Amino acid sequence: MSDINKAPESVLESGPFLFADVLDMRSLREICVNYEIDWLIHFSALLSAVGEANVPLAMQVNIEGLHNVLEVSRMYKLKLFIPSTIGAFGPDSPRYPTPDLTIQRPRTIYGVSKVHAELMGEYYNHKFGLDFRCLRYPGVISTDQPGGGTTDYALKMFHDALTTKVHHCYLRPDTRLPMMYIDDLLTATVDYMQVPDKKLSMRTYNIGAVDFTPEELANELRKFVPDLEVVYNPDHRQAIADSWPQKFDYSTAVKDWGYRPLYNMSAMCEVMVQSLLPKYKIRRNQTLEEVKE
Ligand SMILES: NC(=O)C1=CN([C@@H]2O[C@H](COP(=O)(O)OP(=O)(O)OC[C@H]3O[C@@H](n4cnc5c(N)ncnc54)[C@H](O)[C@@H]3O)[C@@H](O)[C@H]2O)C=CC1
Ligand SMILES: CC(=O)[C@H](N)C(=O)O
Repeated sequence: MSDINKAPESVLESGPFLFADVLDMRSLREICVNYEIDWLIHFSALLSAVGEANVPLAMQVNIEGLHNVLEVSRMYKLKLFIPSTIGAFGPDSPRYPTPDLTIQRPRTIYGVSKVHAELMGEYYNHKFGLDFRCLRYPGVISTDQPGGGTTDYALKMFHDALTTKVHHCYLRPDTRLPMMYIDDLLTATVDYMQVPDKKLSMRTYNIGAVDFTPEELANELRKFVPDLEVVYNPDHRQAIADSWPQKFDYSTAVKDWGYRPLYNMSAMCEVMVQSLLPKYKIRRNQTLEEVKE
């Protein structure tokens, strides 16, 4: 694994960790040679909200970085995975549900750069035979710190529910977005990378699991924290969310390579609360039963 930032202890314990800047082509080449890399999972990106706040940097990391990654993958014959996103669609796309192949005219630099990544990867596949694979992820639900996206509110609501019991939401209560739990996403990504080429009718697939609004998430969380309060104060991120899919059609992934998410809304909330609780229980000396009270 690599990044330009220091890794948490858990990552350092799980295997080798290197500094790598996707803007530095020479160092990417060096790593591919020295570490005999054969798969490249390219996660580096500026997400939708931070991308809008710094468009030049988003263009560098998301577009120039992508070009470097494509080139090293071609040079060293790597298998390349790049995630795309619900943000690769825009207000002209059908939103309920959004199919794999449809109009894509996103209005954020993040979305534009992801459509560019989808198309460039597919071009390298046709032109050079690069084994490029891409999944369009919905908003990811995990206990990790959010990276500056429009779907971040959902992660914060979990933390707020277990601490202050008040969540200030920057989206309207009825803003529906597709989401999925991190374990489903990681399983799908590893499974997809191992599917034989001949089974793939496309290189870029939608995947998903659930879709919900802030109000629906709050109601689900009230099963654990009945007095959770949500204060709605929509900001600039509302316009981004309003241009994105509300529900993903991922039937082609199911048909082609057997994609099957396991976490529905209640399973996702249960596992998130159980995972976060130890962190806050220590601080507040509470049990889950006490939090539920
Ligand atoms: N989190 C989500 O809800 C979704 C994420 N994705 C995609 O998944 C990928 C990972 O997303 P997250 O982990 O949530 O984002 P994040 O913002 O947490 O992580 C992005 C990472 O890129 C690194 N980075 C920034 N500039 C870099 C550079 N010049 N060289 C190397 N690394 C650099 C950052 O240090 C950061 O660790 C992204 O490509 C994103 O588009 C897609 C859909 C949903
Ligand atoms: C859905 C995404 O790609 C990301 N979480 C964002 O909100 O920007």
